[in-house]
Amino acid sequence: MKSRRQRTNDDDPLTQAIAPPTNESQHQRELRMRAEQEAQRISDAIDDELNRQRIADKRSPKPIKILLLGQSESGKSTTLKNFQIMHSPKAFRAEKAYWRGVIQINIVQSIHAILDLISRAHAASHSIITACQPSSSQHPFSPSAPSPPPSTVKDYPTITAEHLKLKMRLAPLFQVEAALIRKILPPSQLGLSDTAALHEVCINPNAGWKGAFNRLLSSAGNRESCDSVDMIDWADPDDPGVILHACAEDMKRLWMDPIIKRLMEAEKMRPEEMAGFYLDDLDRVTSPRYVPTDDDVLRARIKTLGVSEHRFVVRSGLLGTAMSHDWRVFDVGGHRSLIAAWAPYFDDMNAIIFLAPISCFDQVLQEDPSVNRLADSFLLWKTIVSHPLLKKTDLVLFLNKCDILRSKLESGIRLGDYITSYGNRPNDFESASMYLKKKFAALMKEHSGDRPFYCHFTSVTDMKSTALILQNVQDVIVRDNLKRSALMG
Ligand SMILES: Nc1nc2c(ncn2[C@@H]2O[C@H](COP(=O)(O)OP(=O)(O)OP(=O)(O)O)[C@@H](O)[C@H]2O)c(=O)[nH]1
Ligand SMILES: [Mg+2]
Repeated sequence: MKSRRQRTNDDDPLTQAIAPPTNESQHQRELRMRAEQEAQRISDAIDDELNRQRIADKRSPKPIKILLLGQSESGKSTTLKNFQIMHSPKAFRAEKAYWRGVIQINIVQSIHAILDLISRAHAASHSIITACQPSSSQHPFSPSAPSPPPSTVKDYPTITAEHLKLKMRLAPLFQVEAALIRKILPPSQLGLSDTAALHEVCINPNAGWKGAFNRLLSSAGNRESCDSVDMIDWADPDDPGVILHACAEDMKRLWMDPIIKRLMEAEKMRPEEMAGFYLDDLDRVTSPRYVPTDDDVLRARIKTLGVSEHRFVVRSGLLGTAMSHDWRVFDVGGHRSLIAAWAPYFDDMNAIIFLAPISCFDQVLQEDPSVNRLADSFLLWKTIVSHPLLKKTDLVLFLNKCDILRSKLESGIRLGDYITSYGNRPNDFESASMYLKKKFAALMKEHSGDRPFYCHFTSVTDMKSTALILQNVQDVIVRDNLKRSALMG
């Protein structure tokens, strides 16, 4: 009778599966033994390498960790792009084909927003005409003639047949939009958000979107190249750039049209202040062999859904020595529904760069139109400065989108109309920005005590000025990190 142990081994399907065949010849046995030895050698080498890495990780100094925080569209991912340009420019430029796709979506979405406005204006004027038209049985001047249109109907400039023809000629762009979104989004995200994505494209950085895009790039391209632009098949008739190029003149006509400009003014729609704006560069960005510049990539808009970690080697010239540090920069999504995902990252961060877009004083949150964007930034900042897990973390505040703030104030939009405490102070950039800086500083003092207030006025789409600011921020963080290690050591 078999023992219990023997029975288990003999019946075990794994043992059976890897057991040599019963009718194995001598030659086959030798081959199998050699293959097994080779597999064992490779496995041992991998174990050795992992051990070496584990020991090296223990010996090397701890990486410096930075978390980028702020509401949606505050400029977190754009700040990350600036880090990439400074510390891994080759990798940044290698992704240009993906950004070309994002920029093409951004262009189409700007046009889409203008065409939607035309439809609304046309429908509104149509409803006025219908409301004013007498019914066939009524005399136009009879006392019971319909009343004038309600005052709630907007006084839009007249949309002409020419505008409607333009709208029809631009219809192919919607197919391009859908095709581009399918190209950019990984299949796992498409099913979930197909309709939502058509309004705003989101990306989960952990969902392998660049891989998905890569698969769709021309197979005729040179895959060995490190620059993804080399993988674009410029002769591909299905490339979305072909339709964009074909529609370029009509897009320009739409954007330059004086009636449409008046319509946008009436609706307080200012596309040039919206994320992902390229309509002033249509000739260039729709040209047949368009490759985005670094500036174009900084202006591209795609919403972040998850959390992504990016590694850099940062050299700092502190204390006259050239030091290198391993940096980890974490980019998160700022949409309200994603804020709960921030806290697990608070522990163990050296610094937080908090972005407050101060130009947004006259805007509301997309996810909750009852909340003013600037008020939301104040609230988030208060939460961060008073968070118990962040007591020892360097907090660096970027008062961002200063370029937009300046142009808004210059165009006559008054800060005091939205922030009543600003009162009748001068409506210029210097006064407004200093006032807002003081408000953020006061919140920090009130909720976090005497703690260094590192604050910068930024326009992170401006590569040059951002490089100088980030250099300064890096030095401060490295210095504080050294101080902390000295205290602990
Ligand atoms: N003009 C201007 N545009 C900016 C500035 N900072 C960011 N942007 C643009 O604003 C848009 C949103 O920036 P992102 O960096 O994607 O914002 P985010 O904070 O990562 O947003 P989420 O991923 O939704 O949390 C992009 O199109 C940027 O190019 C700025 O200082 N000036
Ligand atoms: Mg982002």
